[in-house]
Amino acid sequence: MTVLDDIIAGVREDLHARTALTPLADVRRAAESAPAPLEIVPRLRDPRLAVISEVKRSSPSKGHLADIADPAELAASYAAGGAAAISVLTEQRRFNGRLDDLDAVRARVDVPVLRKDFMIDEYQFFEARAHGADLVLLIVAALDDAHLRSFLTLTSDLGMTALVETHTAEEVDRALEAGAEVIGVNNRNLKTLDVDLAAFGALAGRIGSDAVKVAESGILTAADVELLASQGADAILVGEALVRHGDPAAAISEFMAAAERGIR
Ligand SMILES: O=C(O)c1ccccc1NCC(=O)[C@H](O)[C@H](O)COP(=O)(O)O
Repeated sequence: MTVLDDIIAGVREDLHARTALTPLADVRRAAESAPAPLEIVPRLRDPRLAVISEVKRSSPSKGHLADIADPAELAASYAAGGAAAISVLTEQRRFNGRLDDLDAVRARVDVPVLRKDFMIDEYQFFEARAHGADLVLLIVAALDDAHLRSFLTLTSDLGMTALVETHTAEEVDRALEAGAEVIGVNNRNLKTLDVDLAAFGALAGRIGSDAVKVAESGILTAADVELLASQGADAILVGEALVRHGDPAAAISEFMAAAERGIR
């Protein structure tokens, strides 16, 4: 069993418990009455690098990262620093995240919010929208083609945008064939947890310029950002470096300035 398989087994159990408490029809109704989602793609297509800043307490690879008693306060500092979007991990067992965090962040910031979870069932998409998400993550390695396509359609029917995450050339091809508009390359292999920042550079050309390109994970320094921007990243997704930084707003500004050097 890979790390990803193990995480998904837990997600499935937790989902089972939530569906027993709140039926799909109720979550669907809540999604339909939620305020309209915000558009993210124009922000990601801005010539300046977009920083998607993550609220992340812990992770399977690093264990405890930060306490984050007030995720809304952290998100507000991300937005003040110029974050294009806020990613909120809602998976509980391995990341110590929760849907309450999504509610708190949504209520506090007016930038788009990503529900960062392991999406395996349509219930989670209605749930994401009901809790104010504008974006969801689709991990190609966790989905067959039929689910990838149907979840892309459901995401768009709900007015949200999907960040479609890849790690290999084959996954990039599957994402493109399914019609993904925003494609992430995760520098972290979710089966082994190894991180290699070269993953993005190796796959950026394959994605091409029709889709938005997001470099994800393992981005720690301004030099990392400069390199990824020079390789064509439109956006970066950063968790650890921001939650461990004493001044996350300053870190985001520093990353955006580094990206300018990378594309010059
Ligand atoms: O972060 C992990 O250890 C992890 C392990 C298994 C599946 C997903 C994982 N992380 C989710 C993410 O996508 C990252 O939180 C995100 O890209 C930010 O990464 P980082 O900047 O390295 O914290």
